[in-house]
Amino acid sequence: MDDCEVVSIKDNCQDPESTLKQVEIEIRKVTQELQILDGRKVKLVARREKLKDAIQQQKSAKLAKKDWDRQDFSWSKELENIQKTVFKVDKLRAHQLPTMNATMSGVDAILIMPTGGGKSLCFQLPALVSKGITLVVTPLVSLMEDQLMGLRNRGVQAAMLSANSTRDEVNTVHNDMTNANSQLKLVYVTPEKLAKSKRFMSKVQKMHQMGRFARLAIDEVHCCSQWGHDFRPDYKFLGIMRKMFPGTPIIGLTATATSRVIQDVQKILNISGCLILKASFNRPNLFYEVRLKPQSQAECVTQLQHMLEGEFRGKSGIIYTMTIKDAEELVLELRKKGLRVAPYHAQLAAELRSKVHRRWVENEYQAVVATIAFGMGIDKPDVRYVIHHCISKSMENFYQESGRAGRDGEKAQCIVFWRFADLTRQSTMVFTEQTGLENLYGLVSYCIDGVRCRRNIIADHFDERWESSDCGRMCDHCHTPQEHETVDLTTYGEQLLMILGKSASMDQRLTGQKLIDLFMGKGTPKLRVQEAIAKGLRRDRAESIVAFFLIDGFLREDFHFTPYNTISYILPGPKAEAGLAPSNMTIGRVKKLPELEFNSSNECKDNKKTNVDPSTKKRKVDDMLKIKKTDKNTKSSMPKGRNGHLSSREISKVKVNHKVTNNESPKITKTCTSSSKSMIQDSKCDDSESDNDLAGPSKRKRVITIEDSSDASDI
Ligand SMILES: Nc1ncnc2c1ncn2[C@@H]1O[C@H](COP(=O)(O)OP(=O)(O)OP(=O)(O)O)[C@@H](O)[C@H]1O
Repeated sequence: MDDCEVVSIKDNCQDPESTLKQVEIEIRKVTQELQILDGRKVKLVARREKLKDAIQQQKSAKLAKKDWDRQDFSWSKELENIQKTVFKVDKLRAHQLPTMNATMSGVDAILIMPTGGGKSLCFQLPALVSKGITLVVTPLVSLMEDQLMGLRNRGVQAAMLSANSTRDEVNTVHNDMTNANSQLKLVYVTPEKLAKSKRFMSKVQKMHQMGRFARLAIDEVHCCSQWGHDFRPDYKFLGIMRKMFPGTPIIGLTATATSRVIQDVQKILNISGCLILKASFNRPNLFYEVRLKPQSQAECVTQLQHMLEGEFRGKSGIIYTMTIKDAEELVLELRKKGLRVAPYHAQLAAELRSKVHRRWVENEYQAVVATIAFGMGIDKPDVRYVIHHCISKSMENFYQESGRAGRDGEKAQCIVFWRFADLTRQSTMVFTEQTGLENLYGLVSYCIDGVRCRRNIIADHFDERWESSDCGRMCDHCHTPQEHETVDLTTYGEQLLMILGKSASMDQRLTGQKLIDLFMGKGTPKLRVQEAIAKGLRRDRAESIVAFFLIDGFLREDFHFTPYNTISYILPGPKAEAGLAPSNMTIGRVKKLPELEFNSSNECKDNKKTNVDPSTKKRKVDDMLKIKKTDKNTKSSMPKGRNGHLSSREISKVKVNHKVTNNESPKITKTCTSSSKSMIQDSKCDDSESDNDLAGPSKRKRVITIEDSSDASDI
């Protein structure tokens, strides 16, 4: 389109209306063309980004091909000497030497290694070989303290700076940083300190000018990325370090391995194309297992009691809960049963936390009942079990939390208690995070999967390929192989849509629990739909099906704020809205939990008789398999399309019905502003605080009911 065409529409003074119409037609044409161009631009920009990423990945791949395992670098002898004399480590583990050689060569690198793999040594050892100071950014003060204690015990000069450092401490560290004769080797700082203290940054600059800035090590480097599970805004500041301190190598360390996070981290730190070293995430000594969580709290406590007195008797473990309140209540209940457990969460006073930690390390407590505050820096080698009383918020979280088991390489169990109610408890906490629901659903699909090797599911998540043999029968599914069965869920999908349609027509919203109640023929009678009762379906199966539908997009969660909390309601998902049938679900035919055979120790055998939970007993196949098989002749009183199921039009009737009523009640969907986000977090504090040590100081304090009773002597 050029100017001539625009001016070619001559103003017709006699008939301005017809000219106006012509002009409007032209505007529409121009708008359409602009839209087409915009679309092309968007595609080109995306392509440009992909190509840039590919170029950077090629650079990384080229770097990775170098022989970093060599032992003939100028520093190799000294490195080995310090490794053996100072750190008393005989043999380096896979990826440790390449990482050290790369950073000693001045190459930027990211090391991805599972929890407990030995990442810290990869910057601590080079720090002692290099001239000058290694600056270490660590997100938690407790982590710094642990590392500092370890280093000082080995006679290494290291210091830390945090918001709690005294003026004298700060001055001493600052002086050492710029004193050519100082023996200080490592300085630990929080990202906040780096981002907020101009004085400190000016010292770092001076240190750099003096040639004393040996390297920047960034622990938990995934905290840079919003795609990661622990995003910390202050980590973004680290993006300027590469430009400000050219020639100083950066080394990032993390146990989070998704390629999206790693690529994002490289971009944020301006080290795209750096060397990426990734150790395998397979922890062969961990036995992965999912158990059905009992419905009532009392039953759940009894089950835990059986486990702690039975299969885990005399063994050390961790029980992760979702909230502080859960941890406190569970400790009270378990103590009533005579178990030696203690709570650990971010709202306990620091001294009390250390006390609990110490007593657990010394095996005075058999288990710590903890929120995720009990995490980074926990280095007890003989943790034999990690039980998730509630599902974690992502696969990454689960992997890291469960990874605290078996650090000594001996067998340990990682058990998740799964129940649908916990899905919506978690989803209302995470839905405002950028990928919160996606991450949560990833873990839910691990829990509800009826047949796949659990290790395989974890491997998929971390972009790794593990053969079934890599599992070595070390998960519940591989331990007790099951017959696979593919189940057509179309009828169940139709039934759930009918229930949702009816409640919507009565202006009622349904939570997941209410929907499942109605699906089971229970709940408010006026909302029941006789034809939509899933006869013969076990409740836990129904829960799995509804969870599966959420992951599959056949249903979706819709979040509403009240002054006190956030509620998740269930609605038809995009798939149902589009009139599509749900995917098929694969289930296992025999579910036999492996605890009795796995534990070969005498303790467990002794407890076999008394401690077998009814839900773990082998059931008859018929009893187990209540989900209907695909049956073309299945009769239903529901309106059916030619294929025996609801036609798209019929599904959309339900859908339309639903939509109309929905419009009447304004809903708040997943997208929310930062102010609404803070509102949710505040409102949540009242009844179910999520605990996160990384969450910063804005959290409200509340009365800790069992603060005093964490003394082991009172049980
Ligand atoms: N090559 C090695 N041989 C023996 N022990 C090692 C070796 N490397 C590290 N370790 C030990 O392994 C334990 C875990 O190391 P480290 O704390 O560095 O792991 P990490 O990967 O940083 O774990 P996290 O992700 O939990 O912080 C430590 O006790 C450490 O001393």
